[in-house]
Amino acid sequence: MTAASLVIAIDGPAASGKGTLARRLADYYHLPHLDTGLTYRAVAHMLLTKGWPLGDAPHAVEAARLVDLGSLDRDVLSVHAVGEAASKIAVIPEVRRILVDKQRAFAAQVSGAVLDGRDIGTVVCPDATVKLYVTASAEVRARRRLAEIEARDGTGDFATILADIARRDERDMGRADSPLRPAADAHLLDTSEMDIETAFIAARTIIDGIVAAASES
Ligand SMILES: Nc1ncnc2c1ncn2[C@@H]1O[C@H](COP(=O)(O)OP(=O)(O)OP(=O)(O)O)[C@@H](O)[C@H]1O
Ligand SMILES: Nc1ccn([C@@H]2O[C@H](COP(=O)(O)O)[C@@H](O)[C@H]2O)c(=O)n1
Repeated sequence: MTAASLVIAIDGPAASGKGTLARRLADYYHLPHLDTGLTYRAVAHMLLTKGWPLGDAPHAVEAARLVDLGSLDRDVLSVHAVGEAASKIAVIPEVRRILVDKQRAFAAQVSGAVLDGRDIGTVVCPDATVKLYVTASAEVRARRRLAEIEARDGTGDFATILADIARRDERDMGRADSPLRPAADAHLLDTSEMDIETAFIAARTIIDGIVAAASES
C-alpha cells in the first residue's frame, strides 16, 4: 500500500472532535478532506431558505442533486439551526443515496482522502484503509461545544447544549437508514480525557501502524 491509496474514514457523534481530527490528519498526510456533514447541511439550508418543510422529500431530493462539493460554505452552514435541520433531512433514504454517491466520488481520488461523518466506515467507504470511531461522553462534548460558542459570540447554556446533543445522538443513532454506529473494523478513540494534540497523536499511531503492517504484507 502507498500513501496514494490512503483513505481515512472518521465517524462519531456530534461535537466528538471528528472534524478537528480529520482536518489535522488531512494536513499531516497531505490528503484532501471532506466534512460530509456539510453536504447534509447544504440540503437543509436550501430547504430552509426556500421555506420548504424539512419532511418534503421531493424537494430535499432536488436540493441533494444540486449539492456541489466545491461550494460548501462552512460559515453559512455551521449555524446551529442548520445542523438540527440537517439531522432531520438525513433520514430520507433518497437524499442519502445521492449524497453518498458524491462522497464516494470524492473518496476515490487518486491521492486518497479523509472523510468524516456518521456513516463513512459503514456505508460510504466500507473498504477504507483506516476507520476511526471518535467519541467522548455527552457531558464532555457539551462542554467543548459551549466553549466553542463562547469563544465565538460569548453566550451559551450548558443544559440546553447537552439536551441538543442527546437529541441529535438519538436521531442519528436511531434512524433506519445508515444509523450512526462504529463499523465492525473501526478503531475506537474515546477522547473524553484527551486534548486535541493527544487525540491526534493517538490517531496517527493507529494509522501509521496499519499502513506499516500493510506495506510489510
Ligand atoms: N480532544 C479534544 N479536546 C478538547 N476539545 C476538543 C477536542 N476535539 C475537539 N475539540 C473541540 O470541540 C469542539 C467540537 O469539535 P468538532 O467540531 O471537531 O466536532 P465534530 O465531531 O466535527 O462535530 P459536528 O459533527 O457536530 O460537526 C471544537 O470546538 C473543537 O475545537
Ligand atoms: N455522513 C453523515 C454526516 C452527517 N449526517 C447528518 O448531518 C447532521 C449534521 O452533521 P454535522 O457533522 O455537520 O453536525 C448530523 O447530525 C447527521 O444527521 C449524516 O447523516 N451522515
